[in-house]
Amino acid sequence: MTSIETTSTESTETPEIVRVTNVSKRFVIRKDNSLKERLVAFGRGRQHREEFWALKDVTVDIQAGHTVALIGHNGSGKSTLLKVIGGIIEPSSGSVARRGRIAALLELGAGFHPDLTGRENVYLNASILGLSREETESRFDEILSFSGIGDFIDTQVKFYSSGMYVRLAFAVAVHTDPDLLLVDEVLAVGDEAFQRKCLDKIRSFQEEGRTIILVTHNLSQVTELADRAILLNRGEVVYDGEPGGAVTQFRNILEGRRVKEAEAEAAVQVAKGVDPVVEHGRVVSAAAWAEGREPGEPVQPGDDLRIEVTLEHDTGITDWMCAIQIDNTLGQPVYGTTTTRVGSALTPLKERRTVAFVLRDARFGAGKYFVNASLMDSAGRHLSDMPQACSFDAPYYPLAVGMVHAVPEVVEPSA
Ligand SMILES: Nc1ncnc2c1ncn2[C@@H]1O[C@H](COP(=O)(O)OP(=O)(O)OP(=O)(O)O)[C@@H](O)[C@H]1O
Repeated sequence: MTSIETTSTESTETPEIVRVTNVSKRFVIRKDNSLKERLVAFGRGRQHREEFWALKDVTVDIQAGHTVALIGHNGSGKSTLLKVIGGIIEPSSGSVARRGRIAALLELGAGFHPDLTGRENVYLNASILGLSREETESRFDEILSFSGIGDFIDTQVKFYSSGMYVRLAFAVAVHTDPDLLLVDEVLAVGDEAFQRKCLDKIRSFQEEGRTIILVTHNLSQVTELADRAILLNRGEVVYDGEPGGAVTQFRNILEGRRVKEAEAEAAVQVAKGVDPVVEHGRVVSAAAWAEGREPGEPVQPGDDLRIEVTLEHDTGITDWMCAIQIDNTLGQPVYGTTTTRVGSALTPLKERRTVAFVLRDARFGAGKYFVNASLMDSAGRHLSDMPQACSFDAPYYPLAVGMVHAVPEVVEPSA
């Protein structure tokens, strides 16, 4: 059983709107075997079914007025938990209690009938969410204008693009006066302008004291929007509390998985008889840490970041350089340099040795960063690259977001 880290973010007086107690959810998966296996099994009543626990003993209480993000890698159980909270699926064991009016935006198109027009679906959907015909009528213009789908409102929704679907579904959901809004990743299919509009609406919901639970893979959204984050890993809650901490822990889990996957890929290459090292030279390893701190400790703004790259060359090379590039979690390069740029005079590389870069006064924005290391010849040809050779974390900073750390202030404009 994985240990659960819990940090309390809410005042004890706020009433609970959702109480999930010891919930587990089992799915039965039918395994598609080969035709031969299926024929052999046929008639003997043997079924190729496997049990799968999408949620394992999940206990979560959510207080009214909070915005909670559910995060975790693909298949960790986020959508299942959201559906259990919304009452769309029943847990296999445990209980769920909820209060107030719920509006849920779960799967794309759920709640819409494909053969009905947008207009008809608005009335149908709103009535499912608890609005009378008169209430829907009085809000219809607002719903239509929020959705921005214009004349398409009288087209059957089966002809809608996925973005149009989400626009209308979100517009209906937020105009039904919900106490609890459940939002799955669907918002990501809307264009940027609509996503901004949705985020603004979510913010006004927050100001009105409504409760929001959202599933997202956008980790900057987690720290920007939510006041609590729940991290799921293989159906279990492994962190429940402050969003910055949840994101850091999640990135560590992702990094662990990446390393395992890279090792498995390398093993396949070796089994195939492919020698991954084509050249005589190679990057052996790299490490990054803040000087004066322990390796693995977050790199604080203003620290001197030390990056050591170990390289080797079997036959010896006279003109060579070592390059480092730092990427964010989206793979965007944020920093790069080489020993040549720095003007470092290097003696020939023969056998193994370590090059140490120190980035003085480093100021990275909150998040995880990966260091790619390369061994290059004097012509700039890459002899060996080690992508994501090591990583480091910059700590959560409540006053700002982004890849750069700077202390913000709001001052009086100069006259
Ligand atoms: N109806 C179902 N029948 C069988 N298995 C299911 C069903 N719904 C979900 N699962 C399985 O349960 C696990 C958790 O799925 P879930 O959709 O909750 O994950 P998730 O964290 O939301 O993933 P993603 O980030 O990919 O959306 C997955 O392995 C999925 O295959």
